[in-house]
Amino acid sequence: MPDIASLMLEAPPYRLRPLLPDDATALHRLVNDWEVVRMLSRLPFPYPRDLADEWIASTLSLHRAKEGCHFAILDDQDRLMGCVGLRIETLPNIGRVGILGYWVGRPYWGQGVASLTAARVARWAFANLDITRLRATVAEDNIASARVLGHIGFTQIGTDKQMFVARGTEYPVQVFEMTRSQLEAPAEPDPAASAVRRLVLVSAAALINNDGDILLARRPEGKSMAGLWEFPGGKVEPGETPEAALVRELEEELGLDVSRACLAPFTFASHAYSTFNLLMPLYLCRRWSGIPTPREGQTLAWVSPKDLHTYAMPEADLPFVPLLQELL
Ligand SMILES: Nc1nc2c([nH]c(=O)n2[C@@H]2O[C@H](COP(=O)(O)OP(=O)(O)OP(=O)(O)O)[C@@H](O)[C@H]2O)c(=O)[nH]1
Ligand SMILES: [Mg+2]
Repeated sequence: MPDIASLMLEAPPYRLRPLLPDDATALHRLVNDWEVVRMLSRLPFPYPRDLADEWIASTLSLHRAKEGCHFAILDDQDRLMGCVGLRIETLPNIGRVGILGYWVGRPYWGQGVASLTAARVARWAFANLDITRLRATVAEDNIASARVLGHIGFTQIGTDKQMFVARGTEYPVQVFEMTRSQLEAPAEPDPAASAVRRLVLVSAAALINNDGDILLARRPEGKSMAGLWEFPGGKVEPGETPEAALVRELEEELGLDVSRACLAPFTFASHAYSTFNLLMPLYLCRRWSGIPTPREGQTLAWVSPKDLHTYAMPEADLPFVPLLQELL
């Protein structure tokens, strides 16, 4: 999880940064409001001032333990408007899930603050935390919040009951979930688009070092499939050979100087994604000059072949894993 001091997300016109002890007064003023608290299951009403300090301290220890991250939502004058964040839970058969939560102070309702900032945190979380999906629950009478989740790409997967401390009773909730692909899919897929799915040719390389480890790059936020680990490479441009494209991409993405003669064809992936068909030759490369340097915001990792399956990869790459394990 990124260092707390440097963590700042832009969500124009708003900004998100981890909660700080100094936020307690403003937080208390906004959250100690029946209309806000009644929608938040664990909060009492009235909301004691001390609890604001305790809550902020708990978010900091959650962050330190890498079990979650809660952000203050700030307006253009750095005023606190609300909070958005998640904590990570490990669920049987599902794995690590981010439980998303948010609230916005009443003076700021009706401006789309929750949709914008929750979407921002969702994109950040998929790109930076090792989670397989996000979940959120909303009280059945919280229509505004259900609408926010729908906007972002969540779908309802069921219902449940939760204790709502302020209401003093259990209350039915709707349970929502979103996977990485739901975050990226357009809300209403265009049927015509899939009928003419174009073929995209991408060259990729398994760089292998002297220890027999393979270089993976984690796609940064802002790119499609952000947060997944891939083989360095990229799209073949018109007029380029796959080898020339790969030499160019390895220079652009990693600052490496690779000769075409050092690229050995290994295998290829042919995969139908929902919006395009991918054809991707994978080359092996054991010799290059330079030290791999992330030039496009990626995170790099040298991975032992036996550990490859522990890195979440794009679907097209999955067949590569056993083939590389057999080879190395
Ligand atoms: N480089 C690379 N791309 C992959 C892999 N697996 C896979 O599905 N892809 C997909 O291939 C497509 C092209 O990759 P890319 O985003 O690296 O293309 P690029 O370097 O030219 O980047 P750009 O188009 O952002 O400039 C993406 O949709 C990517 O998700 C992989 O292992 N390596
Ligand atoms: Mg690339």
